[in-house]
Amino acid sequence: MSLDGKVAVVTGAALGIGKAMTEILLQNGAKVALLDVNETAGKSLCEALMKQYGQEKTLFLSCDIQSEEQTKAALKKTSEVFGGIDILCNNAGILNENTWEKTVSINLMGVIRSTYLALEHMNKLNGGRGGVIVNTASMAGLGPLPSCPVYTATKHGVVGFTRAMAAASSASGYGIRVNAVCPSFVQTELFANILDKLGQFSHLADATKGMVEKFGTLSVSQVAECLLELVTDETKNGEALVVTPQMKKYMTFVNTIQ
Ligand SMILES: NC(=O)C1=CN([C@@H]2O[C@H](COP(=O)(O)OP(=O)(O)OC[C@H]3O[C@@H](n4cnc5c(N)ncnc54)[C@H](O)[C@@H]3O)[C@@H](O)[C@H]2O)C=CC1
Ligand SMILES: CCCCCC(=O)CC\C=C/C=C/C=C/[C@@H](O)[C@@H](O)CCCC(=O)O
Repeated sequence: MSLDGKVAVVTGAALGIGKAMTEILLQNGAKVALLDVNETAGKSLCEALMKQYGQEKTLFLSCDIQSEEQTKAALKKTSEVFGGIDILCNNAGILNENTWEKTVSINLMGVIRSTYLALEHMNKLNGGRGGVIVNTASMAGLGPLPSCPVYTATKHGVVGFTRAMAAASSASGYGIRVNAVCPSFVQTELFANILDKLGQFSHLADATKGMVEKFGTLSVSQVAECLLELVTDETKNGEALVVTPQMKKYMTFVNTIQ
């Protein structure tokens, strides 16, 4: 799939992985709506990207994906300004075992909310153009991170939601592919601050550091390259693409109930 003329929405676009996703989408010809709760960082990035790619290519919308109203309004504005939505990157997320309800609210409920609201614009059965949704899960969506059980649960939920939505879309004729990218550790603000976010599991910080040493850390650009692959390869639907500094592979899921 060529990105020329396509319209993408990136949640959590202001920093980290979302910023890199935004940049690679713009580099490949897409228009991008940047959604983020951090207005200062979002507006600053959008202004810089407008200078680099043109005013007509980017739009920043202040949006907390925990809010149905804000998310609905941001997607509506994106469609009004750019003429539709072809790509949704559900990237916004936090890690904080101290505020685990908020972690669930953003990481899982926010992904579900953004997906369902975007379907109203993307679904071919609703007059949409179809397209692709990529959810930023994590390797913690495929196996446990003992120091952050709730974060792990949210990412497992994102992987399961991705696979089920992909199957539902295919069976229903929505014309929308749904995939997940599952990075190991990535050099971002979220990663830099994890030691303060482990709550009752802070005593497991050293074990987590050991896993960081084992898996290594990715750059945000490496994750953005995976996004581009999942967006442009139209054969990919229901996939979980795992990426570490050492390898990149599509997960094989075994249906144990057989
Ligand atoms: N950094 C890492 O090691 C890894 C991160 N991930 C996932 O990647 C995604 C992005 O994380 P990073 O770039 O590392 O974090 P980050 O903290 O650098 O950036 C996250 C962005 O999301 C925004 N955001 C947070 N809550 C929001 C909300 N309710 N509504 C809208 N925007 C919101 C923040 O303002 C920020 O701009 C997250 O889903 C995270 O779980 C996955 C694997 C590894
Ligand atoms: C605690 C920091 C989280 C930062 C945000 C992330 O999502 C990073 C996730 C990175 C790696 C997750 C690895 C999970 C590994 C488990 O699935 C399991 O394979 C580990 C087995 C034990 C080991 O290999 O050390």
